[in-house]
Amino acid sequence: MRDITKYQGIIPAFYACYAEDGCISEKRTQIWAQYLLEKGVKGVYVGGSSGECIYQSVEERKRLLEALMEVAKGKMTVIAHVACNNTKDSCELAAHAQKCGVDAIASIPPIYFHLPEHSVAQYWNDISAAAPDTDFIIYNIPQLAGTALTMSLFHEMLKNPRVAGVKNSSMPIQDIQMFKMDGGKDFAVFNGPDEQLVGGLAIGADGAIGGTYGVMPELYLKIYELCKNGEYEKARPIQYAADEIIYEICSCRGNMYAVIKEIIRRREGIDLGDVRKPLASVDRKLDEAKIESSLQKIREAVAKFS
Ligand SMILES: CC(=O)N[C@@H]([C@@H](O)[C@H](O)[C@H](O)CO)[C@@H](O)CC(=O)C(=O)O
Repeated sequence: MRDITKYQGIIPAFYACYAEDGCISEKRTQIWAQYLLEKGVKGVYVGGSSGECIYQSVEERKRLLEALMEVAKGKMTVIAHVACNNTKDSCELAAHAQKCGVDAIASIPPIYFHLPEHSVAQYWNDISAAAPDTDFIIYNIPQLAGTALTMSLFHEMLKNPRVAGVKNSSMPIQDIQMFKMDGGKDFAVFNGPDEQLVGGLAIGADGAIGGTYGVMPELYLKIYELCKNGEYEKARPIQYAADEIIYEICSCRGNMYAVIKEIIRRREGIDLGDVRKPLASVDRKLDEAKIESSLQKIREAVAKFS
């Protein structure tokens, strides 16, 4: 039996940390990892959507993971997303992640070409084979990847004993139940949409990985604690508060991650740099009121609920 306790909890999707010149910043990566560690999160999900992985080179992603591991190794669960949209580079990152000592690697399906399921399975199994002593987590995010984790593809992947879980970012909460039912007792399913954390946990998610956890970790940690105690009624208003903030952040002209980084800068005095183009930076005029309003809402919600 696999021990999945390391996956049970709140796992922020780690933001890409850049220096002023837009290059990867190891120093800021470590400051951010230390901050999350001190907040008490279960782990971090590195190099995913929030990590802006598709805008980074293989070398940059390696450097970022190495810097993070200096802080996180042995102290929190590290899941490294290694997909690169071609098998060779993904395998290189998978092998590197295993060498760094991560708890698991994860991968989206190949994007752009809509490949048949046998090709997607081959891609994932090749990546997994490059990290033979490491758990493999399937990242199901059909609205961005363009390919969904169907049950037939899921069953094919379950033949690989290293497949330990699904990070489920599809919108139907029912998908979590389907993967839980067929994945078995020692199989971890992570809730993906932050707006549905309470629902995802209620239907059986073991843990949760989210792009907005970093900007208001206290709220999600509280939701997780309450839900695990069966106190869903108490968790619901916190979810509503978080959702209102997410909607506001997402309605800015700047990209969600740019806005989040700006809020973190103001709330915690931690500078994670900007986002990479083509993601839009914060619009200093148009976004200002919403940024201040979201910041205020976060402060109030944290004071009220945590
Ligand atoms: C479609 C999407 O980006 N989903 C996000 C959510 O956390 C999302 O940002 C959040 O629910 C706000 O909409 C995550 O599932 C992505 C994620 O965790 C990651 O890899 O960074």
